[in-house]
Amino acid sequence: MNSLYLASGSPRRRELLTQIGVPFTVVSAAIDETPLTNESPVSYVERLARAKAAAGFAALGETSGACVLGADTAVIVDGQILGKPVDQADGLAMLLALSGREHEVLTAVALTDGQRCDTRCVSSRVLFRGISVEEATSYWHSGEPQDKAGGYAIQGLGSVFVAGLNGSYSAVVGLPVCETAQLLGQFGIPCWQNLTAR
Ligand SMILES: Cc1cn([C@H]2C[C@H](O)[C@@H](COP(=O)(O)OP(=O)(O)OP(=O)(O)O)O2)c(=O)[nH]c1=O
Repeated sequence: MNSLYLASGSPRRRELLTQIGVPFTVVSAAIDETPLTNESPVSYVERLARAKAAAGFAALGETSGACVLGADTAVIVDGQILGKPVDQADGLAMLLALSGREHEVLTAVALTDGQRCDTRCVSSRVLFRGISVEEATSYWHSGEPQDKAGGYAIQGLGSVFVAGLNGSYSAVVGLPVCETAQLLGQFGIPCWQNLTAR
């Protein structure tokens, strides 16, 4: 059976992959996340997920039988791709742009064995209640928004802004577990559903 590697520095992705009972090893895959000119949001997250998987695979060198998983999450509002905020002003601008309305969260996952690379992209819609400048400022100072796409975490304090979700909760957190399990199955890597209940 192929061994699974997760090309990610994200603790959320590690937790979500652990949740579906598949053994894996973390490998580093730092890549340039700048969008290309006129790149669509779906093309962007799929390209980055593939690039992370490929970079992780390259970092393994000659390891045989390795499958490497990469993922990317972006928040989309008014056609704009929001990555991680670069500073406080950027973080506050993001939260205020998301305030009182719905936005899209796209997460792509890519899996490669060095021969082929398959991807899945999951779109979810998140509705935020109105957020005041004071709340946005105090949320920024919690330290939570800094390393999150769109400057918030649905799994953390940011949940107080979330009035609705239509889509995949795990995809918003960073790894769509349903689609990831299906992708792993296609590469011969079983998850919990292949185990017998005791
Ligand atoms: C919208 C949202 C994003 N996020 C996180 C998921 C991702 O870790 C991060 C988006 O940045 P990414 O560039 O997708 O991932 P990353 O840099 O954290 O990790 P990797 O090494 O795999 O590239 O935002 C949350 O944790 N909660 C949320 O509600």
